[in-house]
Amino acid sequence: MSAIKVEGVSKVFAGAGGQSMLALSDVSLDIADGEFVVLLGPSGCGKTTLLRIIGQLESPTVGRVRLDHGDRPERADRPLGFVFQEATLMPWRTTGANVALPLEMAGMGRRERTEKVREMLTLVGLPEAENKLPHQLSGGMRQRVSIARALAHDPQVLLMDEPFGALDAQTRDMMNVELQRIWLENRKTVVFVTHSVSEAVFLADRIVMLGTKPGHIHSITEVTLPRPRTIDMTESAEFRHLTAELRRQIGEVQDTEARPAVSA
Ligand SMILES: Nc1ncnc2c1ncn2[C@@H]1O[C@H](COP(=O)(O)OP(=O)(O)OP(=O)(O)O)[C@@H](O)[C@H]1O
Repeated sequence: MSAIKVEGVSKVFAGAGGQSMLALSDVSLDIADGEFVVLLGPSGCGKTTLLRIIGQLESPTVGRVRLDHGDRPERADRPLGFVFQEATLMPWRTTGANVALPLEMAGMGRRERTEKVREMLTLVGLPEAENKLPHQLSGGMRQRVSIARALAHDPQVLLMDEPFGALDAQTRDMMNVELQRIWLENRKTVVFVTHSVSEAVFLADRIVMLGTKPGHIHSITEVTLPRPRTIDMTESAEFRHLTAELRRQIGEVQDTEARPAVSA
């Protein structure tokens, strides 16, 4: 069953001086329920724009996105969870109170909320952090809290825009392992934007490579490495082969001549 259907999406932005700019051209993509899809590609190819359109933070100029709730119509009320590069936690609220915020806004009662917050903090490996303030946590811990907050209301789809882009390499590796574990435990549909080829191969079921000028789908690569994947596996021949091929493709799309703009 597909959870997300992107159908013929194009996006035109109004640029400086009244000129319009075609950021995405005719993008169609089916994402299966429970699938982990990574959007990869050079800077400016439209990864964030596509993610924001899937997340209904931006509307397409042409085309549409459909979220399919399948046999769980209750999901229509809470379809999406977001994690961005910055954790965007409220500095004056404790970790627990940050995770509880969307639940409070949804009108969940105090006892149920407390239980849910503990469950989520345990899921992300931070059961001890409930009463800490964000500034008392490391960058990686803050991102775990923002993942807990995004998952607290049990969204159907988790949208992640370079969530580990601001972390050091070692913490990032650890967070990739953690995210995989969390995903294997609750099997949300995930759409994840990154610049990092190795992060993409480590996490993805499928990697959607976007090309530039204008943004379009260049290729889709299935990653069949067994799960759970480990950091050791990044040294394997298959992992290296895949990352080399994807890096070659990024070079290819960067070199592509500008195609004529399509009128939308
Ligand atoms: N709100 C906006 N108004 C005008 N142009 C925009 C807007 N948002 C994005 N763009 C342009 O659309 C194109 C795609 O941007 P987008 O941020 O989606 O790319 P990206 O692949 O995520 O880039 P990066 O990897 O550098 O974050 C870029 O040329 C960008 O300048």
